[in-house]
Amino acid sequence: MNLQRKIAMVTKRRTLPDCLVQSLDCHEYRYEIENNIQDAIRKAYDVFAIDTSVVSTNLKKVRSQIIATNKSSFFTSLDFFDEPNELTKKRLAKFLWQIEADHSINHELYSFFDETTLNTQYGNFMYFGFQSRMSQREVLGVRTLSLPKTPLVRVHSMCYTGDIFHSLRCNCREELENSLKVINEEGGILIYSQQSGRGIGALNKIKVYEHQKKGADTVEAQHLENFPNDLRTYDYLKDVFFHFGITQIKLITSNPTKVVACKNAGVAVVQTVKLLSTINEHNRDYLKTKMEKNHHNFQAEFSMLR
Ligand SMILES: Nc1nc2c(ncn2[C@@H]2O[C@H](COP(=O)(O)OP(=O)(O)OP(=O)(O)O)[C@@H](O)[C@H]2O)c(=O)[nH]1
Repeated sequence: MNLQRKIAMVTKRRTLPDCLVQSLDCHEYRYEIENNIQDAIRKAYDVFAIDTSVVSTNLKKVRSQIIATNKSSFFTSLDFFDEPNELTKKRLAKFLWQIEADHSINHELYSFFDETTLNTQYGNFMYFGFQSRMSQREVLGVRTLSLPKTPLVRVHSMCYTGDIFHSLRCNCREELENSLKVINEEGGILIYSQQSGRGIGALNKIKVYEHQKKGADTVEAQHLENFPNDLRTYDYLKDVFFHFGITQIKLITSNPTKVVACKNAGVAVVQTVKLLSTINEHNRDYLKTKMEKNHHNFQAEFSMLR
């Protein structure tokens, strides 16, 4: 019986959280090959980050088929869950708790899925995708065929209205197009995260746009819908940078949060590249609020208006 079914039986839960299923898949995989634990660790290395100190200390102790329970759920014996009794339930609770904790030190949150060539009007790129190991989230992007040592990087958040419907209310499409142009010229990568509407989703953006129509600014409109100002996360960056061997970047952005996010993802931001946005009557207030309330850099654009 597979481990997922065992756990479902013991806990009487039909469905398990996504992150747990992912984790259990890893455990299952390990179980099959645990005869040779060194080998198992080596093969699972892309699944779990195992601190080298753990490898050198714990592994030497663990040789048999029954793996000693240790700090990490990675070392939990699956035989623990054989009997659906009270003790098993307690062990299971601890095990699940440990799995959750171990996920926080997971080396890889997003796995590289694949890439292929994509010829676009801005140049010939490689089109790639990553999949979250914990959720259904996907991260797509394009990169130049070769990447320089310090590539230009654009971390772009999806915008249905701007990117797809050419809306004039935001600068999203202009930034997307200009980024693709410069990335093609200099070499780099555009990471496209599907966190539309600063993370509130495309549908909720309809609601906040309605509030803005009635006079609320972008931030106030978020609050009127009970959303914080910016719900985006950047947890995918680390794995994307790591996969492509990127350690230092020139970041195309006006958004200071993205600089922090990239630094926290382990790369050096050696330069931020500011691409000028065109101010028009529809996006003026939006860009002004971004500058005044969210500290985005649109000084150049607004000083040119004066
Ligand atoms: N909630 C909300 N989201 C908006 C609004 N206008 C644009 N957006 C979203 O804001 C996001 C803009 O993301 P990015 O293009 O990555 O830009 P940024 O975070 O402003 O930073 P830059 O890197 O400087 O472009 C997209 O997800 C848009 O859908 C708005 O009025 N309300």
